Amino acid sequence: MPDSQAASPTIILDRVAIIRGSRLILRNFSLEAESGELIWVRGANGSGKSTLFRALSGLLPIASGTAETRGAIALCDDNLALDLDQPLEKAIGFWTTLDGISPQRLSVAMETLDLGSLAGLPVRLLSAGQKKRGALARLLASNASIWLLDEPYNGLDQANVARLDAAISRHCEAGGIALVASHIAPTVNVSRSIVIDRPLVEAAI
Ligand SMILES: Nc1ncnc2c1ncn2[C@@H]1O[C@H](COP(=O)(O)OP(=O)(O)OP(=O)(O)O)[C@@H](O)[C@H]1O
Repeated sequence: MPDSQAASPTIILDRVAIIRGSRLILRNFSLEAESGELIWVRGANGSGKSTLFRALSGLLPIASGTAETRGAIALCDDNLALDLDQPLEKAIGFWTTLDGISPQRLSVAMETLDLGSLAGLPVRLLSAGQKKRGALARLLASNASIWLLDEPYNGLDQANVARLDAAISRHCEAGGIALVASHIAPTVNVSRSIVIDRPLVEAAI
């Protein structure tokens, strides 16, 4: 986690509202997270977990309230964002090179998720769980001190759930923040959980 602000990453959301299209998805949502915290983000289908993560990543605007974050943010969600025709390591390397991350750091991230033997295989030939591990390796290799993991366990076998959990724990022990949105209880020890409720009124704006 060589993020220059890694010493004290922070998330402070104060009465935030997020609108998608013409729909109010989150309203009056507040959250504070500090260095070392691993937070399980819960909520029914459609409650707004992915929306929250996309807004924190800067992919969606905050309509009202205030959002303050310190530290680089990495998001891993359903969007694979890897070139299907490239060998896995090169496909992830496209992003890590852009971020100035060393090939060695990428190799370590891949080994962490047992991807070494798949490094030369085109992404399109990988299984669903292998692709997911590729996407997670990209996050592990990043400089980010704040990890946003949207359903990270989808498609992972037990051994890889354990590898991912160990990586998340190490990240938080080193002072990072991890938010894990999952319908199943994470097997890793979480600091606390938060529940996202649907807004009382989901009216057209
Ligand atoms: N582009 C969009 N325009 C309007 N509404 C949208 C758009 N994208 C998503 N939504 C709505 O936003 C709401 C929240 O979706 P989101 O994906 O954040 O939920 P979630 O909590 O992650 O759900 P799940 O548990 O099913 O993954 C849903 O009601 C969805 O229909």
